Amino acid sequence: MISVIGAGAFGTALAVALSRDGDPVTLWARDPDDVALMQDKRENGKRLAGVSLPASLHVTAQIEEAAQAQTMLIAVPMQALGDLLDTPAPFMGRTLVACSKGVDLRTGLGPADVIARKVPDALAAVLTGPSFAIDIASGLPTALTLACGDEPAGTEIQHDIATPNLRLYLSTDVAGAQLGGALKNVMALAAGIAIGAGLGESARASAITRGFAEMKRFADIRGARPETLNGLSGLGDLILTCTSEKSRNYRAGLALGRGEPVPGGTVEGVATAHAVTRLAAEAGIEMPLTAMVDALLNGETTLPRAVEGLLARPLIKE
Ligand SMILES: NC(=O)c1ccc[n+]([C@@H]2O[C@H](COP(=O)([O-])OP(=O)(O)OC[C@H]3O[C@@H](n4cnc5c(N)ncnc54)[C@H](O)[C@@H]3O)[C@@H](O)[C@H]2O)c1
Ligand SMILES: O=P(O)(O)OC[C@H](O)CO
Repeated sequence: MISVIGAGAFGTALAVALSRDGDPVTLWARDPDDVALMQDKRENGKRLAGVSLPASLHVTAQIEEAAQAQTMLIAVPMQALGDLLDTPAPFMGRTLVACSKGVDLRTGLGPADVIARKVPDALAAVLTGPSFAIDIASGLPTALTLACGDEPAGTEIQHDIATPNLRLYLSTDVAGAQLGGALKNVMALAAGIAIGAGLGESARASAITRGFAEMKRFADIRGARPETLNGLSGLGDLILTCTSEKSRNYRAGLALGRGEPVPGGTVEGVATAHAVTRLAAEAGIEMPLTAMVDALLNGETTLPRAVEGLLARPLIKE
């Protein structure tokens, strides 16, 4: 049996997809009132309106019920993951599949690393790649990366989670998979800024491409394999998130570029830009786009100054 921890848009979408054919799935939400509403309406009206919850999907606020499952997909926002796992008992000895995308501000770790640190006896894996919650919940064809350092165990998880419309590619590069998902959110902010500020689609294409170079540079120093960044978890998600207004990170970038307030909610690239700017500086590598996004978000620069600074950088080889 599988359980999903966190009933946001993505957790709900995964739970719906995995239970659609009648398989029993438990979805855990922390708020009992939200759970009561979901049970009553058979819909998560707050986060994924218009999608019916299949009959075999059980929603609960009791973590012990979710802990009945050997495999738990954890889909809470990145900055909430560490706190969630501070009560490790329900998660011990389980297979924990991290679905969050980001870098933890406090520790600089990715989601699988946070799991490994907080619940050392669990088997950690990562599910990531190009996927909007509504697409997965609607049963549209989606291809994602399932990364697990233990290949035989990863193969088992891959087959457990895949559905006819949710195709999973296996990787053993956990570091690369979790970084691709985290860093593409920062680049989606940059791409949104380019369009929001009226800099044009050519500028956005440059931001995506040079952003990808930054992603690979950072991933390299964190021990990731380059081919992982070229796959679904890196390039695939970068393309989706930098080009679609369905993305919250891209929409936040659009607002920033237009000089409007950045919308609230789960915009993972904001904290990740901050964490990665610090980590890159410590490691002595240049990540100019990431640093620009962070500085703009913190009000440390203005858009004209940021663009001027990027264009005035020394001319280098590609
Ligand atoms: N929405 C998508 O399309 C999508 C796709 C792929 C990956 N993700 C990733 O999934 C993660 C969650 O995103 P989302 O879209 O589901 O967010 P969301 O904003 O829709 O919902 C977040 C949910 O997390 C819950 N939550 C917050 N803190 C919590 C805590 N400490 N304990 C338990 N629950 C907590 C909130 O109550 C809320 O239900 C993010 O890292 C995101 O990048 C999202
Ligand atoms: O809405 P976003 O920007 O968090 O993006 C959602 C997914 O990560 C896209 O793969």
